[in-house]
Amino acid sequence: MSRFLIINPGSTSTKIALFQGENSWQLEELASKSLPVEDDVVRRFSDPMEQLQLREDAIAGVLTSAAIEHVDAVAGRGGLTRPLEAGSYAVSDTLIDDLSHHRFGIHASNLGAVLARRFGERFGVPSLIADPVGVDQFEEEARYSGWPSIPRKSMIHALNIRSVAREAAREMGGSAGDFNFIIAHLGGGISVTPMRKGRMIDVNNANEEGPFSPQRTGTLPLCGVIDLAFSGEFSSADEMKRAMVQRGGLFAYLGTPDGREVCKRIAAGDQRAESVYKAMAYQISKEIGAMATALKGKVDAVVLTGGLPHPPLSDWITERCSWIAPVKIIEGEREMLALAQAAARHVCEGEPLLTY
Ligand SMILES: Nc1ncnc2c1ncn2[C@@H]1O[C@H](COP(=O)(O)OP(=O)(O)O)[C@@H](O)[C@H]1O
Ligand SMILES: CCCC(=O)OP(=O)(O)O
Repeated sequence: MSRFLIINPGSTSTKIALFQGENSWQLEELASKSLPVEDDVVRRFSDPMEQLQLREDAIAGVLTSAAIEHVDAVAGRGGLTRPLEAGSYAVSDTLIDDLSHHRFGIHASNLGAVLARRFGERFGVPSLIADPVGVDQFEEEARYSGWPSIPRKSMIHALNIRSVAREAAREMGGSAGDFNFIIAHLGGGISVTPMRKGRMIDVNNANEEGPFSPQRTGTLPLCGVIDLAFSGEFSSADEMKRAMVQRGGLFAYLGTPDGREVCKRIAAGDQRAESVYKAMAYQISKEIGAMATALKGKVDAVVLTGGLPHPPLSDWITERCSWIAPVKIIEGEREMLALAQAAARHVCEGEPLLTY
């Protein structure tokens, strides 16, 4: 029986879990914990890499108090890597270097590989990432933006989306390679991808384009962005970029990025909250409609996943999109299990790790 430590750093917490099993399809979750990163820590250390020691100590504390002295591999959520094929990658020096310097963008998930290596070394076992945010399966046409020096980039919730695709396909009696899906991961960030026979051939870049999300602006009217950039409101490009991904969307309109809180306000009759939430559903639906054209209308199912697809949001999206294909809801995210499966495929089934 092998054991796997899984580490998934998000912007406000580090999720950890311990899985056990003899193969990748029968894994038991022995324990899991979400270790919050306090608001004042996020404010003091706005670069997630500055939070590394605090997060490492918090994980070490849990492992010590639970007397966990041995694991067979450590898997971390892969962050904003260079464009890569999907798969499991050994944590290498080059990977650590790219992520620690946020070379392909800043996000807390960049800590995943760094923490996986640190705990892999403590236990003397391999460390890996799987299906990182930088997975790029774009068709050539999807790379054009309209300005040659600004190609479109794939930044996507690949780990959860690929796992959900396998689950949707299983429910439909096949494997992901048998179907065309549009999968919308609706969480703090939003990725809407047309998945053709298992490949994510386009996506709104979850940090820069598409619908607004709980924290992100999504696509903005271009001239307004140029005016804002030169308005003096922001002292650097990095500061403005951080605002667009951390303080946009629901947060900017309603002062909270929490979908549950918005639902409560709507239930209490808050008209403003309802209008903003409906607008988010409208933008998500338009993105799903656009991605249907990437699949030339041949869509077997639209799948909604992540923390947000609950009524009324999921009903509003279903009402607008069910003409495209049946809308399936696979709520929540499977990132921890998907990482444990990747670790088990390597340790128990001998799947080699790719080189970054
Ligand atoms: N039952 C719920 N109803 C509405 N929104 C929810 C519900 N549960 C979680 N959410 C919202 O989902 C979002 C987070 O989704 P999740 O996929 O967990 O995020 P992340 O992408 O940050 O991992 C938050 O806005 C959260 O408030
Ligand atoms: C940058 C894409 C990854 C992402 O948005 O992750 P979260 O939704 O977990 O912030």
